[in-house]
Amino acid sequence: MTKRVEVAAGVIFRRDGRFLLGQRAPDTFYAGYWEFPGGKVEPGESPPDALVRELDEELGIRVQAVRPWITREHLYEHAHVRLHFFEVADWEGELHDHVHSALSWERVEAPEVGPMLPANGPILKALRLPRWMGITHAVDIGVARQLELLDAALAGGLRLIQVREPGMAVSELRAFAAEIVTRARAFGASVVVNGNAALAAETGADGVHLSAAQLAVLGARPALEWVGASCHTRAELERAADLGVDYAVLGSVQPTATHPGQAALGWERFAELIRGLPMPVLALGGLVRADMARARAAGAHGIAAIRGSWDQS
Ligand SMILES: Nc1nc2c([nH]c(=O)n2[C@@H]2O[C@H](COP(=O)(O)OP(=O)(O)OP(=O)(O)O)[C@@H](O)[C@H]2O)c(=O)[nH]1
Repeated sequence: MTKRVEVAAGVIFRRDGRFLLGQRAPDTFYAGYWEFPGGKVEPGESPPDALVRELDEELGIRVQAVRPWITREHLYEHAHVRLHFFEVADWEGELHDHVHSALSWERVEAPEVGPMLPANGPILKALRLPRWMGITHAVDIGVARQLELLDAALAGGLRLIQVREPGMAVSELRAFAAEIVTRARAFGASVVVNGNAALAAETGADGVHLSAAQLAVLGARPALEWVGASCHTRAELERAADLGVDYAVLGSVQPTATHPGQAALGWERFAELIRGLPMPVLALGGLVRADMARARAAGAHGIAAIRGSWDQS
C-alpha cells in the first residue's frame, strides 16, 4: 500500500505581488524540481501549525497569519500526498534558506522557473485566476452603460469578467460578448460566458461559467481554458471538483438584490463549505471591495460581484 502523507505548503507573497518557489535539493525525490516551501505535517500537528514551523525551519521567517486556500491530492511513486496549500501574506524576517538549491520570486501571471513538481500545475493555474470577477448586468442597466462601466473597471484593474445576461436574445448576446472580449483583450483581461460553451468559443472568450443546473447534468468538462461553476451547497462544490473545474463561485455570502429572500450563508458557513476543496472559490453575494480581506481570511480566492464591480462610488 502507498504511504499516505499530509503536507502543508505556502504561497508566500512579497510586497510586489511575487511569490516564492524553491528548487528541491540533490538527493531528494524529484531533485531539481521547483516547489512551494513547506513540508510534512507531524503527528498531532494541524496543517497551519506545520506550515508555520516549516517556514521557520526551512527559511528562517516568522509567519503571523496563514490563510487556507486549496487542498489537492497527488499519487507519487513514493507516497499518496495530500497537499494543504495556504497563502502567506504576513511574515517577517530575512530569508535564510536551509533546504533548497535555489529560491526564486516569481510573477503569478508567468512563473519562469521549471520544471515544477507534478502536483503543482493546477496550483499555478489557480494563482493566475484574478482575485475579482466582474459579472455583467446589461439587461438591467443597458448595453451602452455596461460597456462604459466595463471600460472604467478595466482601467481600474479588473482582469476577469463573466458575461451573464439572462433573458438577452442570443443574437444580441453574441455581439455583446464579442464586444466584451475585444475590450477585455486590450487590458489582458479574461472573459467567461455564463452557461454557453459554444457561444464562449465562438466569441473568442477564455471560458465558460456553468450554472448549478448545468453542473448537475454535464458529463465532462468543456474543452475551454477556463471552466467555472456556480455553487450553493457542498454537494455542488464537490460535483464541480469532480468535473475538474478551474474555480467555483459560492454564494450568497450576504443578502443580495439579485436573489431577494434567499438566505445568506455568512462567512463562517462559507469557510466551512469550501474547506478542503481542490480548486479556488470566489465568494459571491452582496460583496464590495472592502470585503476582500474578510473573504480571503475565510479561504476564498477572491470575490465575484455584479453591483459591487460596477458601482463607481
Ligand atoms: N513542500 C512541498 N511539497 C510538495 C509540493 N508539491 C508536492 O507535490 N509536494 C510533495 O509533498 C511532499 C513534501 O514532503 P517534504 O518536502 O517534507 O519531504 P521530502 O519529499 O523532501 O522528503 P523528506 O522530508 O522525507 O526528506 C513530497 O512528496 C513532495 O513531492 C510543494 O509545492 N511543496
